Amino acid sequence: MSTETVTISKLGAQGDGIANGPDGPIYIPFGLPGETVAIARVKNHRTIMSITRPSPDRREPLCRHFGPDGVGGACGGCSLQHLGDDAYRSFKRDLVIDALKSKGLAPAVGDLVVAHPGERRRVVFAARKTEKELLLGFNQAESHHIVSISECPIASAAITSRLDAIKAIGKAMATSAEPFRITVLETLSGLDLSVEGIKGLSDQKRRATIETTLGLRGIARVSLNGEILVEPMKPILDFGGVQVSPPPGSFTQATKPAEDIMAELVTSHVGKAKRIADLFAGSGTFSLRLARTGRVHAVEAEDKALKALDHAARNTQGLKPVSIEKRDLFRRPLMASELKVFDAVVFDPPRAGAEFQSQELARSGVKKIVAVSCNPLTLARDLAILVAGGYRVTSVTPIDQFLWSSHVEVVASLEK
Ligand SMILES: C[S@@+](CC[C@H](N)C(=O)[O-])C[C@H]1O[C@@H](n2cnc3c(N)ncnc32)[C@H](O)[C@@H]1O
Repeated sequence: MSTETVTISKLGAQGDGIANGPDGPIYIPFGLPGETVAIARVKNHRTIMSITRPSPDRREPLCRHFGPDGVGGACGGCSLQHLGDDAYRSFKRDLVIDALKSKGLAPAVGDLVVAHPGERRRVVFAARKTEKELLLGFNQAESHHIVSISECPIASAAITSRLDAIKAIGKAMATSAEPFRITVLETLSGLDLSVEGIKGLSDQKRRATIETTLGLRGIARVSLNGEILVEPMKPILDFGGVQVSPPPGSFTQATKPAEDIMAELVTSHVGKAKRIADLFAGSGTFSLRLARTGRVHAVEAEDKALKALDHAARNTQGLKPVSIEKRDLFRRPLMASELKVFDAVVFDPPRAGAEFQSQELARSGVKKIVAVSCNPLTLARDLAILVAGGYRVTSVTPIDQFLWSSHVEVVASLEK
């Protein structure tokens, strides 16, 4: 182990402090710009030993598990709890501005729509069985070590108040000391637990899981690798007044407030469009809201998500017709000739973005586009393609959905 004293010059895109070293940038987790810190170096990892000059933007973290000296280790769930609100908001907004600038774009970027503690309704926990108990929490950054948590200020009360129940189910299922994942989604009918990473459940373990779940309150469903093991209540989500039962482990926006704001931005830009394509539609977060005013064609690769969307559309009064199409939009984007029938297109791809789809949209005559993204870098690339094709970016709104992480959502509206 070696030690040195450095001054941090800026925050990196992952939320680490960065100091300029003789051999290039030094990344210092939990360090803030302007701070002078003594750091210890073990292999490639730096740990702050003491802060000689703290930043005025530094504040006390809310959670006992946060930071290099967090209880149980440095929980990797959050990276920015130590940063004051104003600096935190600028950091997230700047991630979007800088990504756009890197592609030669400089549209006006709105203020960050802020997130609050207790809003997260979907949390992916790391879990592992030990001789005594089930560890349930988050991996330490860049490590397999699980920091077992007793509190989590970002997660909803429905989740944090049932940590013991989630542990009991994980313990009933665990077959070995191998780590696995439990995605917990708060739904209107209870928690939906999707477990991944456990291979092959014996009949005895299956029975134990079912019995344990049925003996607990507030658990709607438990599934393993997409297969439903027990479902005391059908999990239900509300997409703007339309009730949907999502398939196990399917994509859901991580907070309800962020989902509502994204949906509001999407529907208001689409306006009175009569024919709308919703690409990367999931279980219908946007499609089912858009169908209140226009005919919607929902395109998505996941069969089960599309079926949930279709079922909800067919069983809700007052919606315009919704058609569905299972399609891999990375390999087979909707071609410019297919896009002719639409007045508006919404696309909300995974982190990789929608490069080929953007190329086809750029060649199309679609009047209004809304791009929703969880990755400013791929969004900037896709917007640059659209702008080169004659589109004008009319608004860009950064939205915080992953509080105290370095992730930011963006909704961008375009017109031709
Ligand atoms: C960020 S999610 C958005 C889902 C939905 N718009 C929502 O807000 O709930 C991205 C969606 O793209 C889907 N997807 C991933 N790869 C795809 C592909 N190659 N073609 C079509 N859909 C894909 C995923 O299944 C997921 O539902």
